[in-house]
Amino acid sequence: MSTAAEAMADAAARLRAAGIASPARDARILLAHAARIDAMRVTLIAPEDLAPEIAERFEHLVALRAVHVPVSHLVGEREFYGRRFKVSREVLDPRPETETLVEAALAEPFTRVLDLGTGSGCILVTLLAERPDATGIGVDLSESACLQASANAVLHEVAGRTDIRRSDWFSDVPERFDLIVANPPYISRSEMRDLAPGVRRHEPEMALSDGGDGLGAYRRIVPGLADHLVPGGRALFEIGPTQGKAVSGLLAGAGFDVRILPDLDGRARVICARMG
Ligand SMILES: C[S@@+](CC[C@H](N)C(=O)[O-])C[C@H]1O[C@@H](n2cnc3c(N)ncnc32)[C@H](O)[C@@H]1O
Repeated sequence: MSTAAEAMADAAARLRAAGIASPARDARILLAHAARIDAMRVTLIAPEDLAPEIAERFEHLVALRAVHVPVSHLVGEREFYGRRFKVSREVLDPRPETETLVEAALAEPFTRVLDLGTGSGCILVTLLAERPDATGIGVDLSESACLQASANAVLHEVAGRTDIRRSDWFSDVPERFDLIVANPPYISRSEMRDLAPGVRRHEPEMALSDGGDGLGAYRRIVPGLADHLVPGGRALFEIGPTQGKAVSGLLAGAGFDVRILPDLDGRARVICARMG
């Protein structure tokens, strides 16, 4: 038997030894989940020994985390732009770098938005929650992702303004938009080998990589933009840190004015293209 503080310290040490990057934070979130309380309230667990059923649940969660199962899959949710999104192993975990794309999109004028490769729906749902006058369509090739995005639209009360469809990029989207956003799979086949084990083993490959040089999705999406934007409409893409030149080239070649927007660390992670 041990107290909450002892159990957390022990778990953090085991997670550190297993190569987990944020062991103390993860131990805290998992203990909160095992105790069915909010992570901010973990310190409120009474200082006496943990109840056996909480200790058992915690032990199980820590064992899974130690083999690099993502925390979000263990607790079933992940925070993105101040909201909690339901996630599963069928969709990409929303990433902090994608908040840069959301921030850039919110600086643009739009009332009708298309999110290509919507995954958990984190981008589309956030944009609609932040812009109560907007409506949007989210598409994904994965049926499971479509279900997850729909559930998150309901959770954040934007379902009435959201249309989620299964589509191969633009294949089932005849409409035009004033904003198109996409965080497509942009990791190349060779970069996949260097990914952290938790990402490589537990996140859907279709959400991460095109199986080629990482630019395949942009090559397919860019030629469809002009037919899906209104005059003056914008497209915003998340890109890999080394892809700025290549993706700008594709967009400029299709007749767009292009700006590269740096993230908080000054790295090029978002491209904004404007139709003339
Ligand atoms: C990098 S994930 C982005 C998910 C989510 N938008 C986010 O930012 O967290 C890319 C998404 O594109 C979807 N996808 C891959 N190929 C696709 C295709 N041909 N057509 C539509 N969606 C596709 C994947 O299923 C995945 O959900």
